[in-house]
Amino acid sequence: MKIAPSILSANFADLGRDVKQVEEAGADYLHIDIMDGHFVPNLSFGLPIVQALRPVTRLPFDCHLMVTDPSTYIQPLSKAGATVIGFHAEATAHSYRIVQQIKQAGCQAEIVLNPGTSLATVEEILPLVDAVLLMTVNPGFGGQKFLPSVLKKIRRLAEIKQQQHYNFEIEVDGGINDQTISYCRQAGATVAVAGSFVFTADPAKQIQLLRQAAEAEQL
Ligand SMILES: O=C(CO)[C@@H](O)[C@H](O)COP(=O)(O)O
Ligand SMILES: [Fe+2]
Repeated sequence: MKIAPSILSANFADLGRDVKQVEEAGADYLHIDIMDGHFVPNLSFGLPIVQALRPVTRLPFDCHLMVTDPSTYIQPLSKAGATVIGFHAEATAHSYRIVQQIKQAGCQAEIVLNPGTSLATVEEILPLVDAVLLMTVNPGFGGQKFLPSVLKKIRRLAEIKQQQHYNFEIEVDGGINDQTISYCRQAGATVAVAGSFVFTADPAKQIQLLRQAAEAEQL
């Protein structure tokens, strides 16, 4: 299972150091939560932070857009060095077009679903996307409690992926710790985002705990 530390819970006064730490600890992606204060009731950071972090690390950037108008962020994010661009299905009536725009910009396309949004909303674009991110908390804040009801949706998505021979990653985001990661892996998730679990203690040790928990179930 791939691990994507979310810098929302990092020390903003020492962001470069925290990013280097998770890279050295073997993280697979850097998860960057971009919020506009409208789509979610919180404001995080935007392009200048993505640009500033690009020279600091070789980690691929998984940019999670929690904004009301994701299409305007695609070109600038691609230029700033984003690898994956994730947008919420709930934010647009034009998810197909946005996936095309992300791919034309040379990035990987990720569709994100809130806990209350059905998989049926994205069925038609599943063949086109590189990742589906299932929120396991309500978006907007770090440090919330994992919602176990989303496990059923992860299982269902993993079934569809297998039946249709799709290739996308199944990513989970919110309340991931060394217990919930194994529930998610067993349900079929392939990428886990973790913010507060990684950054509120020694990041290297926390990433190791996540890996151990995810791999233990595979034996
Ligand atoms: O997208 C979000 C929150 O909206 C996340 O990526 C959080 O940053 C996850 O934080 P934890 O729940 O792991 O503390
Ligand atoms: Fe996120």
